[in-house]
Formats: sequence, structure tokens, C-alpha cells
Amino acid sequence: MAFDYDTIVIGGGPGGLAVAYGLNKHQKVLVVEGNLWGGTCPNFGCDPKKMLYGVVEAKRQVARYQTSGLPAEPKVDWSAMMAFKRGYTEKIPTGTESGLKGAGIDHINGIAKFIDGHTLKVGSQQITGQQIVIATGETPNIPDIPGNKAFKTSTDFLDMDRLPQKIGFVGAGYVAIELANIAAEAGAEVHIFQHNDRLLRNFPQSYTERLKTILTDKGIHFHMNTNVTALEAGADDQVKVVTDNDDPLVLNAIFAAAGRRPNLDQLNLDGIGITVANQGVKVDEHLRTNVPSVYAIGDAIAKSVPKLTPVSGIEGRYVASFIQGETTAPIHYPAIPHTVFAGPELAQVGVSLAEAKKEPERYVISDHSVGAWYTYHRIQDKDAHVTTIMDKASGKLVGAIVLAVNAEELINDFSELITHGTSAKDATDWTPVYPSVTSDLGYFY
Ligand SMILES: Cc1cc2nc3c(=O)[nH]c(=O)nc-3n(C[C@H](O)[C@H](O)[C@H](O)COP(=O)(O)OP(=O)(O)OC[C@H]3O[C@@H](n4cnc5c(N)ncnc54)[C@H](O)[C@@H]3O)c2cc1C
Ligand SMILES: NC(=O)c1ccc[n+]([C@@H]2O[C@H](COP(=O)([O-])OP(=O)(O)OC[C@H]3O[C@@H](n4cnc5c(N)ncnc54)[C@H](O)[C@@H]3O)[C@@H](O)[C@H]2O)c1
Repeated sequence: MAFDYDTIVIGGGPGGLAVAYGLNKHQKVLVVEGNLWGGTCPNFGCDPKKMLYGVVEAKRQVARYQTSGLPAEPKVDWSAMMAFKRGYTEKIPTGTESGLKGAGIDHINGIAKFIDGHTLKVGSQQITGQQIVIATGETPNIPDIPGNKAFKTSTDFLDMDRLPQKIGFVGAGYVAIELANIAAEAGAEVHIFQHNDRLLRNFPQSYTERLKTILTDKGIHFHMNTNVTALEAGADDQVKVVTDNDDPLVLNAIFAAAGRRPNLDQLNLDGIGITVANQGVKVDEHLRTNVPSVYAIGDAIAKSVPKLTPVSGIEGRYVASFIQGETTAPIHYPAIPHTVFAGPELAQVGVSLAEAKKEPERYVISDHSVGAWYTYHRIQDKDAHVTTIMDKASGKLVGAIVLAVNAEELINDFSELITHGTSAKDATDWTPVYPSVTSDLGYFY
């Protein structure tokens, strides 16, 4: 049977685009996108979030220098900050599309739906492909409570014209903590409602409690062990938040930050017998679904690695290689660093603290309060803290946790050491710029 395309990719986000660019040299490829070209990360995820974060972090650095030569603390001008962000995000969809055009990759706008394992319906068109790759990402979970139409999402937050005076978040994961920090630094009264007593459950509790104290000192109110049971929308942007633990609170906006769910509802996966597990499409070690011509990657799949942009990219490039027969090996994930941009940043890579504690004969855990080290003293980051995890037998670094301003830099350095299995000798046998975050590396060995 002759197909219209060698491969059709559903979703024009970081994952889908990695597949398309990976296949493009040797295959006829089509990408179908139902919303904005570029997907979540550059339009309403990582990139706009970090632009706002950069502005509020600059303000925070000035505050830290109050007795070091910068006495006046600046104020965030929300609309100017939003204009700065929009100056970047508004160009993303057209820029992404012209990239595809320039590379000669066919692309259409529309919602794709499976007819069978080789055929999609997009609008009124039926299109066939020898392979089809699902790369449809995720969307915010909206808690199923009375009045839930009043919930806004991270997408709304990252494009708000004005900062509401009083603002709340349901959930205490990545999205809630990062956006709560931006809102608090920009001058809002911020409330976080969390149904249990943990925030950022994938990070060690000793670290999340430190971060919670820092965020509480900024004025963020944590309502732990608190279920939001109903919302009542009122006049003038007011919303009454009813909980099972406290008197109702009247806020000006409430955001659902209770996790994300895969975008699968419109694909008709049931209709063609594709198995969906908890949290996404079920795939094997080659990212194949149970229908042989259909692959799935990125945030849309069920997996134990974190759902992050670089991971979608790794999976997209892998599927392109696998489809072209360049590899037959199962997908291999390197150590994946992850960072919560929370002002300061909380970052982690490799073997976790919990795993290391379970095997004391195998790992050495070292705790470093680095706030007084030159690097952190210079920027007055008194709370900076680092834990390193070494493999006893080889003396190599296998894991790290960092709570610090710009923790992303140190965690990137640690990730490189872990990924390349660098020994203590090799790690110290080179000359980084001094003074810098990287020039501290030797002190951790
Ligand atoms: C607020 C926020 C902040 C984040 N910050 C970070 C960060 O700092 N670092 C990081 O690494 N990750 C971050 N992430 C996660 C990151 O954005 C995702 O991991 C990444 O975008 C996943 O890429 P993807 O290609 O798998 O999916 P997506 O980027 O979601 O792309 C999927 C695309 O598929 C399209 N689509 C869905 N269904 C269909 C259909 N039926 N037909 C056609 N098209 C369809 C969607 O419109 C979308 O454009 C953040 C996410 C959010 C929400
Ligand atoms: N810096 C980054 O890398 C970054 C930033 C933002 C988002 N992300 C990605 O997006 C994903 C989604 O982020 P998220 O914060 O929405 O999810 P999350 O899974 O990190 O956190 C969800 C939070 O909601 C709580 N929760 C779950 N169900 C609830 C309910 N019914 N009522 C109240 N609370 C509930 C959970 O206990 C948790 O605290 C992340 O896991 C990550 O993969 C990454």
C-alpha cells in the first residue's frame, strides 16, 4: 500500500519537532498541530516562565545587596514585564512554522484523530502514514469540585494583563511553587492549598522544608493538609475559596496546579485499540505502542523519567533513529537534572537521597552548607545548601541536590560529571574560570 507520508507526527512541540527534524533528511514527513506551533515549552511553559523569573530574580538580588551598595529595592511593573515576555512568545508560532517550511517539512494545523493505525482524520482530510508518532503533550488537571469553572491555569498566569491582588494555587508541585514565587515577588498576596503535608514530592523533604521557610518568609501562605472543596465566583473578579480546613478565603484569582494529564481524549485511541496506562500512552522500550505502526513520545506517554522538555527531545531523536534503522537498542536516558525555579532554585540529579540512604554500604552522602563559601557570600545567598552522593567503590559522583540562587549551573556541572562518569582526579584536573560556580567543583570531592 502506498502511504501519503513515511511518518506523520501528531504535535508540534519539542518532542514532535525533534522527530520531524530527525527524519526529514531521508523521509517524507508531516507534522499536525492543533494549537500553537512550538508546543507548551516556548509558548506557555518553560521559556515564558523563566523570562518572568529572570525579572523577579533580578529584584531579589538587589534586595540581597541592600546593605552592600544597592539600598533601594525596585518594584516589578507587571505589564512591562508581560510585554517583555510577549515580545518573545508572540514570535514563537510563526518562527517555528517558518523553520519547518525552510526545512521542507510538510505541516498542517488541525486536531488529529485516528481512523486506523495508518490513517488520521484532520478536519475533513484523511491522511495516511507508514508510521504515526503521538507527541501530543499534556494539559492542566482541573480538580472536579463545584464551581471549578472559576479555575485559571498556568497558561492564563503566563499571559495575564494585570497581577491580581490576592491569588491562590491548588497543588504544591512545580507549577504552583514557581508561579507562586513570581506572583509573590511581583507584589501579590499568595496562598498555596495542598491536600497533604508535602510540597515538591520528588525532592527530599529536608530540602523542601528549607524552601518552604524561604517562601513563607517572602509572605507566601501555605495551607497544608487542606482540600479546596468548592469555588464560588463573585463580582469584580472575586472568587470565594471553600476548604475543608479553614474559613473560606476571598481571592481575585485561583489557579489549578494539581498536575497535568496527557492530551489523548481527541485521538480515538480506544477506537483503534491503543493501550493507555496511568499517566499516558503505554509504550515499550522502543517507544512503540501496542499497535505496531504507532509510536508515542514526550509528555503524552506513561514513564518514570520526569516529563520535561529535554526528555521529549531525547525521545523524539531516539524514535527518528529507530524508525530509520540507525539503532535497534532500547532507549537509554542519561541522568536527567531537574530544577524548580523557586527563587532560590531547588535542583536534583542522579541517585536520590532516599535511594542513597537505603544503601549506606554503597554510597557516601556529604552535606554542605555553602552559604558562607565565597561564591554564595558574594551574592549574599546565605541559605545555599548542597548534598553530594558518591559511589564508595569508584569514588565517582552519582547524585546531587542543590538549593541555591542559580542552582541550575552547579547541577549542570554535576550532571556532566555523572553522565561522563568522571573520576575525582579528572574532575579536578582542569582549569575553569575563577571565581565561578564551576571553580568550586573540586571542593565537593
Ligand atoms: C508552566 C510550565 C512550566 C514548565 N517549565 C519547564 C522547565 O522549566 N523545564 C522543562 O524542561 N520543562 C518544563 N515544563 C514542561 C515542558 O513544557 C514539557 O515537558 C514539554 O513541552 C513537553 O514537550 P512535548 O512535545 O512532549 O509536548 P508539548 O510541548 O505539550 O506539545 C504537544 C503539542 O501537541 C499538540 N496536540 C495535542 N493534541 C493534538 C491533536 N489531537 N492533534 C494535533 N496536535 C495536538 C498540542 O497543541 C501541543 O502543541 C513546563 C511546563 C509548564 C506547563
Ligand atoms: N521547572 C520545571 O522543570 C517544570 C516547571 C513546571 C512544570 N514542569 C512539568 O510539569 C509537570 C506538572 O507540574 P505540576 O506542578 O502541575 O504537577 P506536579 O505533579 O509537580 O504537582 C501537582 C501537585 O498537585 C497536588 N495535587 C494532585 N491532585 C490534587 C488535587 N486533586 N487537589 C489538590 N492538589 C492536588 C500534588 O500533591 C502536587 O503537589 C511537572 O511534573 C513537570 O514535569 C516542570
